[in-house]
Amino acid sequence: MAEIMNNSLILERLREEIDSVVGKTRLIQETDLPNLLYLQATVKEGLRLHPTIPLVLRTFQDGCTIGGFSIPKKTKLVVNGYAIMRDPDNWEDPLEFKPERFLASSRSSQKDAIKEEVLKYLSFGSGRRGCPGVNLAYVSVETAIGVMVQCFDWKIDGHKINMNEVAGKGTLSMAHPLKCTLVPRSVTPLTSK
Ligand code: HEM
Repeated sequence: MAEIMNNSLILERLREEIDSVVGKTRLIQETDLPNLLYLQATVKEGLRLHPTIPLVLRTFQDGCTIGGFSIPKKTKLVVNGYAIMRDPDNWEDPLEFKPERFLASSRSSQKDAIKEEVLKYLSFGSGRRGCPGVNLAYVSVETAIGVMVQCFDWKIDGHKINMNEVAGKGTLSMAHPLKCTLVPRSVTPLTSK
């Protein structure tokens, strides 16, 4: 939400999409999500730039050699997903919040999309121990963000929200928790039908 509030053009584009897909008389529902591609891309971009779990851990069950290095059995490996998802070799303008990078139109092929999921998009980890809750997570976060964008304007103190982060025990959060005032966009509450 903080990235959306910092980027008024993104907020505007999200509202245009929601208004055209959902209309102005009812709330977003889970069944709308497949048609809200820009909302999906925005949530994905938020989790790229600010992954809740920035490091993914693995333990080698057997010893092996990788790139000439001998790795003993039971070695712990820490994969820095945060750094990989901000690496300029992997992403164009890596520090910019650009949801459109995840729209199919900006990818050269479906093959790129698959490669992206497996190798450089690590918000939900990867491989057989990757997050099994990924689909539920997307549905929940997209619905929550979509409804907040649909129903409220957001007032903040100052011009921009400070996006500095702080590491907790395995998770990442805002160093300065988001403070904002919600202003309902419509006097008529939207229904869920
Ligand atoms: C935005 C929400 C979420 C984020 C960012 C997230 C992220 C992650 C990450 C990065 C991992 C480590 C994956 C790896 O080591 O490769 C993980 C593991 C896991 N997540 Fe999630 N997760 C989310 C929501 C959920 C939900 C909704 C559930 C269940 C309903 C869930 C259940 C799990 C479980 C059980 C594991 C351990 C998997 C294993 O070790 O085999 N997560 N998650």
